[in-house]
Amino acid sequence: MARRTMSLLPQWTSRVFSVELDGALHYFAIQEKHRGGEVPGVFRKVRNRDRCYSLLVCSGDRIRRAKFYGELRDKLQRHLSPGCDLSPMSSFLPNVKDSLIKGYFLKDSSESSSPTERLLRELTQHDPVLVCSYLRGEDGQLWTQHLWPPAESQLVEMSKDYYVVPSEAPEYHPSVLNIINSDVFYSLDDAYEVIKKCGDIIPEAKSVLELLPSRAEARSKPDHPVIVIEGLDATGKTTLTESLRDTLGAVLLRSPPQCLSPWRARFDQEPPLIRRAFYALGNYITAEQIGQQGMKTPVIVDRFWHSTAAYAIATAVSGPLSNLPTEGSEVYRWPSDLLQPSLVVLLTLDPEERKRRLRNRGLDETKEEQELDHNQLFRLRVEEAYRRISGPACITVDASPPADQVLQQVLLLIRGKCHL
Ligand SMILES: Nc1ncnc2c1ncn2[C@@H]1O[C@H](COP(=O)(O)OP(=O)(O)OP(=O)(O)O)[C@@H](O)[C@H]1O
Ligand SMILES: Nc1ccn([C@H]2C[C@H](O)[C@@H](COP(=O)(O)O)O2)c(=O)n1
Repeated sequence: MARRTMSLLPQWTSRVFSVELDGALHYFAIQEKHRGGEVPGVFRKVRNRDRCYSLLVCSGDRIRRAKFYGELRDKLQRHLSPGCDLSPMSSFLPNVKDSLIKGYFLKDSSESSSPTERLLRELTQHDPVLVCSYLRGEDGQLWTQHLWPPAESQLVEMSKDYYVVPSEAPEYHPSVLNIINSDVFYSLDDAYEVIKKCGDIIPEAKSVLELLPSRAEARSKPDHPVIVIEGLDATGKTTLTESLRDTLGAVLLRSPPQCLSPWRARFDQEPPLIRRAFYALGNYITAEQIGQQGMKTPVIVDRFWHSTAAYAIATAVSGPLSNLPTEGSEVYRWPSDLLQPSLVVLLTLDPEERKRRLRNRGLDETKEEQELDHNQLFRLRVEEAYRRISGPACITVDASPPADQVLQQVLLLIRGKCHL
């Protein structure tokens, strides 16, 4: 076993590797002895002259790994020759939390191996990336995995061949293993820690931290009801929250709060770890504002923690709804240190009507909202994640009737639940 590999990829031979090809995940494992079996799906369509590599981002602290994962894709896309295909890849210990390591699978069908090898060599010398190559055996059936470049693997005693064999789909989608504290944060301290560590590379992080409430100020529950309105883009949240504010004489707040607006676009460019921590902190700032206003009047909130968690989970996990963490999973639990609203309403809308409203409104969509339009599965995952969040769970309201009817429907719910 290679020393460098062991330190970079702990439990190397117990790991499963997954490659996302044409929207489906293909799994394989490695073993020291070949015990027969089929060729893993990902290698079945590889032609004789194609060369395959895996690139796993597996050293440095988690902020550096998260940043480098995105940079690596950009670098590869910029420099690889035509004829090279890149697919998202990961390696994980089945059902072991926090064991996921992300990377890319590279199939090189270009004429010459030299440009790709030059680029890979440079990466292994300067960047926190572990490269393996895959070789086809003479009978065309067996594939082996080797640490790359070969010269280095000799130096680190990598004498064995690791045979590549198909592996079954694990019980949990690999991305689910790392959701907690990488995509969804369950305490102010955990999100704070990420943004604080970004201070060196993102100067704006310091300004964001300055806006946070002092942790010493533990607030008591607001005297008045706190009603959160959730839903995908253009489901009518702004229209409804403004009407509720006027009808109930309430205060209207938003998450992320207005004071974070100058930095939102900056953090939207960052990888999920940093971007989601930013939105998580936004909820704590809004919670502080709710605590103050809720002592005086009812409070209406346009998006809150349900949005932060639902979008994060639905983005981290690809594919059909069955890939989401199962209902009741700890991933859907409400953070114990975050103010709990009295009522959370989820507005739902038929996708065609939502698109019609988006077109009529004519405003720019965020990148994630564009994704909602193009990717029906993503939209379904976000809505399902909303529904699975508990403590408090959301109550779904059909937002397709005219605005005044939606308002009446929600007022009924509020009167029933919040005694207003
Ligand atoms: N019940 C309704 N029936 C018909 N049109 C509506 C209704 N509610 C809102 N609209 C219209 O749909 C569009 C989107 O509504 P709105 O801006 O309130 O959605 P939103 O959920 O706040 O969107 P975003 O999250 O992007 O801010 C607007 O043009 C609005 O006038
Ligand atoms: N509390 C919040 C509010 C928003 N987000 C993220 C989720 C989407 O990417 C995007 C939607 O916001 P909008 O376009 O409606 O302003 O912002 C979040 O994570 N948490």
